[in-house]
Amino acid sequence: MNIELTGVSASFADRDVPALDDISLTIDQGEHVVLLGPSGSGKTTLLRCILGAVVPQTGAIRVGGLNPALPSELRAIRRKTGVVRQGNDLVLGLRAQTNAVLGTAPTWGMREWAAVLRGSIPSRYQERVHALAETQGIRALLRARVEHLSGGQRQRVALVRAVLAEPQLLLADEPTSGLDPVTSQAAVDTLREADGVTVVVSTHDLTIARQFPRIVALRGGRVCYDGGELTERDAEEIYQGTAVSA
Ligand SMILES: Nc1ncnc2c1ncn2[C@@H]1O[C@H](COP(=O)(O)OP(=O)(O)OP(=O)(O)O)[C@@H](O)[C@H]1O
Repeated sequence: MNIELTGVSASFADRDVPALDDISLTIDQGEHVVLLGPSGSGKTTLLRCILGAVVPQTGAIRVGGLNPALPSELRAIRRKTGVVRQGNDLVLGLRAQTNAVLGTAPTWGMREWAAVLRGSIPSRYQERVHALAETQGIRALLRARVEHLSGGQRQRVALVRAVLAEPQLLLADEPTSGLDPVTSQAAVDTLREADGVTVVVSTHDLTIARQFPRIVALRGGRVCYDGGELTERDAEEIYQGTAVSA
């Protein structure tokens, strides 16, 4: 799915400074893009606008031609979108493997629901879940309840869940926060391997950002860089004079 933002501005009620300030941005179908920028620059808000969780006061957003501000169109967007959120949103009380398959639930038949209710996972997903979990270093944890996992382990379950559902759009908000360098790289590799899928990843990490073909940097809610070859000087400009929002 392609994404088009035109003159998007979004403010929160208790803030004088807008979180997003006149953002115009086009992301093509199948493109892999990193949102880079200092803390508070608007990365999460931008992802939340694409997901319809924040509705901008001005401007227009289209995701695959659909308007996320309209509930009926938002449902269609969400059906095709995999999300890895900061702090993730796994279902406590369920095993890691159950959480991993939850994104595919709309396609389950009776037999698959029965497998899930027994604490197992539908057989058609087993091979892929195990392979993805192996790549993310959580294969041995699949039967554990998610409340017994560390933050970084949960983050990786959320990534497996997002990828398993074979979305057309993959949105990942700081998917490597809390991960060590090796597991962080595994997460990045999984996102980069999503061929044909539109991928938008937010990060603070320059090393991660540079592995993606396009970097869109935000500062103070505005796009301050959009390109593929981020130099040290570009990076300094993105991060220098970072103001703490009111
Ligand atoms: N629900 C909210 N209510 C009020 N202000 C908010 C809310 N969400 C975000 N903001 C503010 O909007 C601005 C942008 O926040 P956002 O979370 O988009 O930044 P970010 O670039 O994702 O930051 P980080 O890298 O720290 O996650 C910040 O000033 C933040 O305090």
